[in-house]
Amino acid sequence: MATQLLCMCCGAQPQPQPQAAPFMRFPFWNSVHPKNPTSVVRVQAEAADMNMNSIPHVLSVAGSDSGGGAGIQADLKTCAARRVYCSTVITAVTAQNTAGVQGLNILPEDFVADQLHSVLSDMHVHVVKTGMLPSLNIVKVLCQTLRKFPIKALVVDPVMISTSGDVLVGPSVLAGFLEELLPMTDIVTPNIKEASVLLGGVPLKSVSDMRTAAKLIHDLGPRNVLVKGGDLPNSLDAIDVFFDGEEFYELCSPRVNTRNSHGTGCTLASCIAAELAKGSSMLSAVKTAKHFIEAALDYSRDMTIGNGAQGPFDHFLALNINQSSCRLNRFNPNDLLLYAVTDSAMNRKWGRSIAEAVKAAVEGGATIVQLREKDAETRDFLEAAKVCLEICHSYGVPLLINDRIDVALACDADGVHVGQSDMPARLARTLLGPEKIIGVSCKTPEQAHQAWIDGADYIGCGGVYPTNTKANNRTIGLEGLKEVCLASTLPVVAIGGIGLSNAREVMKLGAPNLNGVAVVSALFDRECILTETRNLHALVS
Ligand SMILES: Nc1ncnc2c1ncn2[C@@H]1O[C@H](COP(=O)(O)OP(=O)(O)O)[C@@H](O)[C@H]1O
Ligand SMILES: Cc1ncc(COP(=O)(O)O)c(N)n1
Ligand SMILES: [Mg+2]
Repeated sequence: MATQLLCMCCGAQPQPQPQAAPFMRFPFWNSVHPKNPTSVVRVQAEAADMNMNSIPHVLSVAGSDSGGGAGIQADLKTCAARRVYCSTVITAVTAQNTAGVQGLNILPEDFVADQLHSVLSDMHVHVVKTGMLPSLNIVKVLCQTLRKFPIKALVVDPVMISTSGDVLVGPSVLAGFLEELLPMTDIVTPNIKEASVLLGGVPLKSVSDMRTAAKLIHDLGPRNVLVKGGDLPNSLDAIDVFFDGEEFYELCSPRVNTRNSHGTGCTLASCIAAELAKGSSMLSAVKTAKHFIEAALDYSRDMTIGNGAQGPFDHFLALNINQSSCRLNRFNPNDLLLYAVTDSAMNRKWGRSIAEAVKAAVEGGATIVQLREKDAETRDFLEAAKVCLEICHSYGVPLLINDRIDVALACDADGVHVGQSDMPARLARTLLGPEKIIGVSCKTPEQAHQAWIDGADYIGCGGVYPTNTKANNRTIGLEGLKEVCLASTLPVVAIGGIGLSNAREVMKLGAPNLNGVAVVSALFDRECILTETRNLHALVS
């Protein structure tokens, strides 16, 4: 069995990784685990999920944390931050703060059953995520109910002991985990103490122990195991071990030096659940969740809430970075529908000025324009940009500048579009302020996630088809586009070799977050830009 090392801090992709198929075709739909021959009614969920209007929905079955850092409260915040709907079934109410757990009240299992039934009989839940399951009868009631309702996936965070060291779930529940719950679980996410309890008390002291534990826990029935190393002593990095039954992956991120790590386990599991609900593959969901934790801890490292040893952290980092609540010209994702990108060489070839080309495109129905002038003199570019801005604004169309933040600032354009090797989006946001539009070119779910963290407004994803417009540009195809769309929190515009012959095929992909197509040659390397834009507009509308 091979191990894949994934560095979460620099995003390096050390080895070609076997990309798991998108979630709806993820092996567990069909796979039969030796301990789990029938379990949850999943296949019906696939058909139900074809309804594109259904909002990704996670049901959190967990305890309440009065301090708001962990449990149900963390799950609600995580799902909201990941833009997924979250319903809740409360299993226990804790009196808890940053110093620890002062009191615990377990709800009667009948009332847990009532809550489960209320939600599952009415709403289309995609993924169930469990946290604190404080009694054997509650575990049993949960398993019985899950057998009746189709869901896509079951994420189990086997909460037992809080970070503060308080026991939240007693040993009597273990039998329910081993006999019923784990065999129907798609991913279980124990920390090192919980992994040890699940395995009868063997202590875990190293990453190598975590790997052994992941394999042994997999033998208990869950299809995937993530052993979390947040509490691994003497480790400079926060290393989690993921095992899918075949491969081990070590997910490694720098350990953030902060007291604010209360609720990391709950957040990680509900972020995995949220990404699965959106349709991510399991590995991709786990990687996104790990990134999310790292970014949130880093962002909140100096926050002070409460006087105890373990503080909560801020799940809405992106909102704050974007300051989107106070943005004046909020970006409208519908503007991405027909995105025209100019090209100086094409304009030269057809003997047109940039302004003439842009005017024809907006008259024809382009909904946003990007000036991509790689070889123009700065002063000429600036003058042309000012003229184009007037033209675009007279049609109510936003104008973005490719790469050149200085030019965008100088002409007060609506924003910029940056590539992976241009100015980082986070710096562009700092330079441009909260009101400007920022787009980032992305080829992978990881890049899309980073763009969101950095405060971008949309991503451009491609090359979808081979293109001559950009040298050495890897083609990712419709499959690659779909994978990024599924993982993206931001709206997406597809780019690369798109024109009249294939634009409909791209839009028909129906991928979530896909808002339009970006076009270069199919508009600007043509005799009549106006006609081509009109025809393409008719095709994508
Ligand atoms: N200080 C930290 N810096 C970065 N990541 C952390 C830190 N503490 C925990 N994590 C990460 O948070 C997630 C939850 O881990 P852990 O704290 O071990 O679980 P639990 O909260 O259930 O005890 C894991 O992905 C872990 O690697
Ligand atoms: C209600 C509830 N659920 C779960 C946890 C675990 O969270 P953590 O391990 O971060 O303390 C908790 N403290 N309280
Ligand atoms: Mg923790």
